[in-house]
Amino acid sequence: MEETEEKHSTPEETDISRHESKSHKTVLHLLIKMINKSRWKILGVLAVFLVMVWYTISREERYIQLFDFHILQDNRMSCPLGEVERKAALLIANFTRDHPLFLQLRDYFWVKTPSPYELPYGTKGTEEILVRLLAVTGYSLPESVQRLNNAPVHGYEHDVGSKTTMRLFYPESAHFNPKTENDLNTLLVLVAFKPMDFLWLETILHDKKRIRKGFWKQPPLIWDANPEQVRILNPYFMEITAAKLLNIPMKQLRKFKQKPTTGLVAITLALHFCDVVHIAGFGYPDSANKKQSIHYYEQITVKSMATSGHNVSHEASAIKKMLEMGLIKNLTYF
Ligand SMILES: CC(=O)N[C@H]1[C@H]([C@H](O)[C@H](O)CO)O[C@](OP(=O)(O)OC[C@H]2O[C@@H](n3ccc(N)nc3=O)[C@H](O)[C@@H]2O)(C(=O)O)C[C@@H]1O
Ligand SMILES: CO[C@@H]1[C@H](O)[C@@H](O)[C@H](O[C@H]2[C@H](O)[C@@H](NC(C)=O)[C@H](OCc3ccccc3)O[C@@H]2CO)O[C@@H]1CO
Repeated sequence: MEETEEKHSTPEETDISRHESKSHKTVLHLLIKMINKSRWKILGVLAVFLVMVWYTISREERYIQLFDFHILQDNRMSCPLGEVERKAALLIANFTRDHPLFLQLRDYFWVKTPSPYELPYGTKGTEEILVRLLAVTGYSLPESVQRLNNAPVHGYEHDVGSKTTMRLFYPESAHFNPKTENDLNTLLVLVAFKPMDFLWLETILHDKKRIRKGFWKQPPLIWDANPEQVRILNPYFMEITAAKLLNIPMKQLRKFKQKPTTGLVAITLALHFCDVVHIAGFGYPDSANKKQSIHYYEQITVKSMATSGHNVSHEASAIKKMLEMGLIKNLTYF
C-alpha cells in the first residue's frame, strides 16, 4: 500500500516524505544512541518494575495464605457442630440429646412419668415434693444460654472466661451467699443425692422450718437465691454417668455403694448440651500423697474423701478415655 502511494506522490510530497523518513531515521538513531547510553538505567527501571510486579503478586499470595490461616484459625475456634455428639455416641450406648437438662413440672403434675430408680439416679418416691418445688423453680433454659453457641469470643475473653452459666451444687456444697460467687444470671442447679436435698430446698424457698439433721455437713439455713434461677438436674445424667462412664451395674447399685463426683456428672451434662467440652482443674493427687490439698481454696487432702463413695481411679480412667478420644479437652494438667 505504501509503495503504491509513493508512486503517485508529487515531487514536494516526495521531498517531505524523504525529509520525514530522514527525521524518523534520526529519531530512531537518537533513540538507539540513548538506549545504548542509558542501557543500564533502562535495565534498572525494568528490574525495579519486575521486582514491583513480583512483590505485588507475592503480597497477594501472602494475603491469601494469611486469609487461609485465619479461616483455619476460625475453624479451630468455632464449634465443630455434631462432633461431640458423634464421639459421645461411640462411648455412650444409645446416646441421645432428647432428655431435658432439668426436671419439669409437667412430668410430675400432668403426666406422671414413673422413674425406675431412687435418688440420685431417679426420682422414685420423691414425686410429691417435686411438684411443690417445680412449681416455684424454673425448668427451662434461658434464651441467652440457648444462644450460647453463636456468642462471639474474640474481644470478649474477659467476659467469657469469667462467666458462670450453671453452678451444680448439693445442699452441703451450697454457697452460703450465692450472690457473691455467682452472676445474677447464673443457673443454680441442684444435684440431688438424697430426698433430704429436696427437703432442704423446700424449707429455703418456702421459708419453712429448717431441718438440721440428715446432712453430712451443715447446709445453709438462709440461702439468698432467686427461685427463678434455681433448677433441679435431671437424674438421668447421674444414671448415664454411673452406668455408661463408670460402668456401675445399675441393678447392683446398693451393693456397689458408689456414686459419681459432681465433676464427672458435669462433664456428662456438658456432653449432652455443648458443642465443645473443655475441662479444667480435674485430677486428684495420688492416694499416697498425704499433704497436697485437693482444692485451691482450702487445705483438705485426699484423706477427706475416704467416706465420699467416689472411685477416683475409675473416674480418672473415664476422663482419660474421653481425652484420648478427643471427646473432651483438658485445659490443665491431669
Ligand atoms: C471431702 C469431700 O467430700 N470432698 C468432695 C467434695 C465436697 O463434698 C464439696 O467440695 C463440698 O464441700 O465434692 C466433690 O467434688 P469437689 O468439690 O472436690 O470437686 C468438684 C469436681 O472437681 C474434680 N476435682 C476437684 C479437685 C481436684 N483436685 N481434682 C478433681 O478432679 C472432681 O471431679 C470433682 O467432682 C463432689 O461434689 O463431687 C467430691 C469430693 O470428694
Ligand atoms: C457427690 O458426692 C458428694 C461429695 O463428693 C461426697 O464427698 C459426699 O459424701 C458424703 C456422703 O454422701 C455421706 N453419706 C451419707 C449417707 O450421707 C457421708 O456421710 C458420712 C458417713 C461417714 C461414714 C460412713 C458413712 C457415711 O459423708 C460423705 C462426705 O464425707 O456426698 C456428696 C453428695 O451429698
